[in-house]
Amino acid sequence: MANAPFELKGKTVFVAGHRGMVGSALLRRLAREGADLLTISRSEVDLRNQAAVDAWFAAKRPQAVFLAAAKVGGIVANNTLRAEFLYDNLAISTNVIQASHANGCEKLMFFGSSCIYPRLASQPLREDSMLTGPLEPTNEPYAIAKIAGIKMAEAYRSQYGSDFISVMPTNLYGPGDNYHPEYSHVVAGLIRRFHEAKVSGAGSVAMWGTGAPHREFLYVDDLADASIHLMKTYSSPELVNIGTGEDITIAELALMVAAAVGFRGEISFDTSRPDGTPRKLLDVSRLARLGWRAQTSLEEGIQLTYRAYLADNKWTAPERTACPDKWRKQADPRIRGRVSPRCPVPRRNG
Ligand SMILES: NC(=O)C1=CN([C@@H]2O[C@H](COP(=O)(O)OP(=O)(O)OC[C@H]3O[C@@H](n4cnc5c(N)ncnc54)[C@H](OP(=O)(O)O)[C@@H]3O)[C@@H](O)[C@H]2O)C=CC1
Ligand SMILES: C[C@H]1O[C@H](OP(=O)(O)OP(=O)(O)OC[C@H]2O[C@@H](n3cnc4c(=O)[nH]c(N)nc43)[C@H](O)[C@@H]2O)[C@@H](O)[C@@H](O)C1=O
Repeated sequence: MANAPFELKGKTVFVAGHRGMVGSALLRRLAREGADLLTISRSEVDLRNQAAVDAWFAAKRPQAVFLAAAKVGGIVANNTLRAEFLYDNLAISTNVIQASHANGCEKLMFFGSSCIYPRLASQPLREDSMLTGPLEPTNEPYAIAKIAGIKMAEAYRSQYGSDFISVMPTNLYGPGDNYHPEYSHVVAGLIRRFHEAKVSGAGSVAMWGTGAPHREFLYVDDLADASIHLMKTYSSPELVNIGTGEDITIAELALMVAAAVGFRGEISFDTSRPDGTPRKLLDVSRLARLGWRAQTSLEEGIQLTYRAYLADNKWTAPERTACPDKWRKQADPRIRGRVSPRCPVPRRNG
């Protein structure tokens, strides 16, 4: 596995998806690197639009690209918006990887996900277990699109010698997460429900599934740090898992989140909701050999995330939580990109 130092200092670096949880953490971390940072909003360039992406790349010619733009969500979003998860993610990866190649990009990092590994692959999940068995059905469209992105990066490397690398983050959480009531990931979903129950005085909160699945969680600023480390030091077609190497059950996670939020009521389980894959723990030995390990404990990360949630007016404004569910879904800026004109409850900000 070759190591090739790649200097970010003085380079034009494009962070695709800079308004997202990962993209904004990358921007925070890249601020220390002395790079010339490039970003674009979706309203300027929709990354699914090949002509728009080609024109933007031809004009800006970034020297390095972090491809962190994607259609992302938790288990219910993945299982419901199956067409969007497949189409958007295939289109974004195809357009950005091809335009990077065509416009002389020196290095690109593609963000995959731990869900690309087979549902019942042996644990911890090694990088070479990709494509050795059936995928978890609830996220198959997303995983197929991510595998296509990985294979594109690999093919451009082998055919054209492009220095395109792929990393597989485990389940992430942290500032800038999506707190949508249905479409968020578990940490954000539980923070929101426990917080709203604490504020309203509700006696119990229902979690989804049985609470038995195991998951590994990485704080997003650690992910950003690992990504910059690998961008600067790693150059090889093999995937690199990024995680902590430790997992817990969802029931244990719920107790930790409830404690951080200060919710003291009952926790119940809504088993009509899916559990998803039974266990998803990454083998992080390759990452460790490459000289990186996670720094933020789960307890600390959850506290930092809850603090960021409280500070983020977008999710905690009273008008927002008063908005009935059926409108709230439509009004969600992360799903629709704008406030539905039909929502009867005004919001303070967008
Ligand atoms: N969150 C997690 O637990 C995990 C995430 N990952 C991967 O990390 C990467 C980042 O995820 P995360 O930050 O959590 O996701 P977010 O949903 O927080 O951010 C995604 C970003 O992509 C942008 N985007 C989506 N579609 C388009 C489009 N058509 N055109 C332009 N921009 C678009 C969004 O723009 P806008 O702000 O306008 O919506 C947003 O900035 C993804 O590749 C994801 O697959 C991997 C493993 C776990
Ligand atoms: C990052 C990853 O994210 C998704 O996979 P997932 O690991 O299943 O992620 P999740 O965070 O949604 O759920 C984790 C577990 O938690 C349980 N759970 C309990 N209560 C809530 C809850 O309130 N919300 C959510 N979302 N889950 C809950 C839930 O039933 C499940 O057992 C994929 O889309 C996949 O594509 C992907 O890449």
